[in-house]
Amino acid sequence: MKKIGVIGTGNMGTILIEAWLEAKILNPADLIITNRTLSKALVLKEKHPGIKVAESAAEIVEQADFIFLCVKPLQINSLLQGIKQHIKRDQLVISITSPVSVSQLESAVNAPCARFIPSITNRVGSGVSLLSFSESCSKEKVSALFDLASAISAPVIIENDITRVASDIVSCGPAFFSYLAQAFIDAACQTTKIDKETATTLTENMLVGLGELLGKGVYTLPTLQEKVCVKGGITGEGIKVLEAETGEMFHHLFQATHEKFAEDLHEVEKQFGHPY
Ligand SMILES: NC(=O)C1=CN([C@@H]2O[C@H](COP(=O)(O)OP(=O)(O)OC[C@H]3O[C@@H](n4cnc5c(N)ncnc54)[C@H](O)[C@@H]3O)[C@@H](O)[C@H]2O)C=CC1
Ligand SMILES: O=C(O)[C@@H]1CCC=N1
Repeated sequence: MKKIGVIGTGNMGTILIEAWLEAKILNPADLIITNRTLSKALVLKEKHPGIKVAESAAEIVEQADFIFLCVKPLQINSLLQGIKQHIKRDQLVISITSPVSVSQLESAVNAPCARFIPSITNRVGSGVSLLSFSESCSKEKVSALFDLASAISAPVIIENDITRVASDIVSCGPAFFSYLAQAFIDAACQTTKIDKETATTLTENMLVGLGELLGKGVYTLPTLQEKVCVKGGITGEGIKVLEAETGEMFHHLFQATHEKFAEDLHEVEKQFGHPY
């Protein structure tokens, strides 16, 4: 197995590491990790003793074949400036964030680059990951990154032009639908006699069942809706309310994420001096 380096063991770095270990695609000894606040990386080593903790990003670059940059968009450029002189062409640099393109990464380092946008759902080996590769990635590198992605997700290759919306769906989606589920629970408690704990248990289990029906291919979203909506029945009355009141809510949501994305792109382009 290749040596996998992870720079940044915050939320997402940790999720990826633990997902790969649970999927048994990696052993702890395959990993070398670091974080600006080293204690965050040491917590992972305590849980998985074979993991090597490096004291600097430069040490990761010295020892890893794949270098995952699991930091925020505006932290990538300064991180790369500090390590680019040590990166060699037989390595692969992978960023996990959407506002930085592979072409921008490649403009900063003299090595093949890829982007791997994960989702919190990958923690349980589920959901999608969004992959992009620079042209200089060899078939062998593409296939090795695909294997890592496939072990914890269903990888999909995407172009820059749908990056934001694809990431909204696969990466932000879990937060959006959790928000809606909580609003559903709160309304149930406010309008009926159910208590929050019961409503939460019922809702969470309903969502798990819904996911399994879709995951096992028993229904699609439209066929499932049709099956539950008995003609002249109660679900149909609820659906009428949704049809009347959802309105342009999701249009506004996608507009808002794309506006914030445009701001991030602007800042990232200034840092890299290279277009997205
Ligand atoms: N949270 C999510 O569901 C998803 C997040 N992402 C992307 O993942 C990236 C990271 O997000 P989070 O893990 O939530 O952020 P986070 O803030 O929890 O983690 C970033 C970590 O990087 C460390 N760090 C920053 N600069 C560093 C440097 N120069 N050297 C070493 N360590 C450094 C920080 O100390 C921090 O622990 C973001 O760019 C985000 O867009 C992508 C898909 C989903
Ligand atoms: O880079 C992104 O688009 C992801 C989605 C959730 C957080 N960051």
